[in-house]
Amino acid sequence: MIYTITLNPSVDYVMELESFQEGELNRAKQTNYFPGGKGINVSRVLKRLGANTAALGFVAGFTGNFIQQKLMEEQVNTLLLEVSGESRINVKLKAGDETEINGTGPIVDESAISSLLNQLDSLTTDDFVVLAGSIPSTINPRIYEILIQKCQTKGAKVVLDTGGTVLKELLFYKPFFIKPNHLELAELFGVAIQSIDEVVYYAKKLHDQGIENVVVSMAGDGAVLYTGEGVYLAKAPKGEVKNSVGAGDSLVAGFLAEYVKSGGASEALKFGIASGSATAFSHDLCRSDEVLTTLNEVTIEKWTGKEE
Ligand SMILES: Nc1ncnc2c1ncn2[C@@H]1O[C@H](COP(=O)(O)OP(=O)(O)O)[C@@H](O)[C@H]1O
Ligand SMILES: O=P(O)(O)OC[C@H]1O[C@](O)(COP(=O)(O)O)[C@@H](O)[C@@H]1O
Repeated sequence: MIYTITLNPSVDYVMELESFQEGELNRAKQTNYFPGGKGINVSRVLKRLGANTAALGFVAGFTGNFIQQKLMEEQVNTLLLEVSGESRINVKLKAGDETEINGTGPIVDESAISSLLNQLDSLTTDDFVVLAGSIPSTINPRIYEILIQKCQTKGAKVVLDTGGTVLKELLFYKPFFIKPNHLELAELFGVAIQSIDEVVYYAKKLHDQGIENVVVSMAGDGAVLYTGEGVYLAKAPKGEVKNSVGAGDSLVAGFLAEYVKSGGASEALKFGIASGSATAFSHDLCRSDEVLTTLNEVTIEKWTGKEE
């Protein structure tokens, strides 16, 4: 089973506008609401790809009800815990550029945290746990550390998709799979990254620390995988980007869906890229038919130090 934990799920409110003028009245030409938050997105895509998944985390109020209802409609297993307040609304403005305003989120108390930890009692060595997204300010900032320790005590594999200082501190636990984007990778090492060679150089540093699968995503440029199997560059297909929100989460889901089937990291990367790009090319997250079509257009090569 692939469990996902989203500490701060959201309603993603996507507004499309012809143009956006700051300080003026703007009118949207199209609006959409989606259940969001990184782990929720991973579970939604995993379900669409036919993988066994359950979404854990905290939801609250009318927005929390919306999230639960949408996941139920999509038959995504949920073990979401209800807390008081309201789940956040994350506004995604699409007017040429994409501008995001992510909300705050409800108060999560100690008893809710204990309930979440209790839910992890049944983990086994066959399980994966995806920890993804930001930590709400009301939760102990060391929560990911506590959750990772619990997962690893049970022998479950930890997948981490977060950035900033949180990621830096958690490398010590050697998660099984991490997926920083190239900007997060640069921030991690306090450098500017300008070439694939540099991406590979810093991904190797992470792999050398004991992280089995390091995937560095590079939006329209695809991703690099540094793993025991080798180093791979996957190029993303070209297409019309409709909504790149959740593209990174889709990459994580596609990678895991394929990895649990075949155990091959390079095949998993290819599937991950197809999923990420299929999401970028659609309004909502990718569907499995879109992923299969996109898969034919993903090219993957072993990295030898220069593009062939
Ligand atoms: N403009 C794009 N064109 C094609 N594929 C894209 C585009 N943006 C994102 N993707 C796909 O989604 C994956 C993750 O995107 P990225 O933006 O790097 O992640 P994150 O959302 O975590 O920052 C990429 O590796 C690629 O497969
Ligand atoms: O937890 P955070 O960092 O605030 O991010 C939450 C947001 O990230 C998303 O999960 C999208 O993430 P990606 O575009 O990185 O895949 C949205 O659904 C959600 O609004």
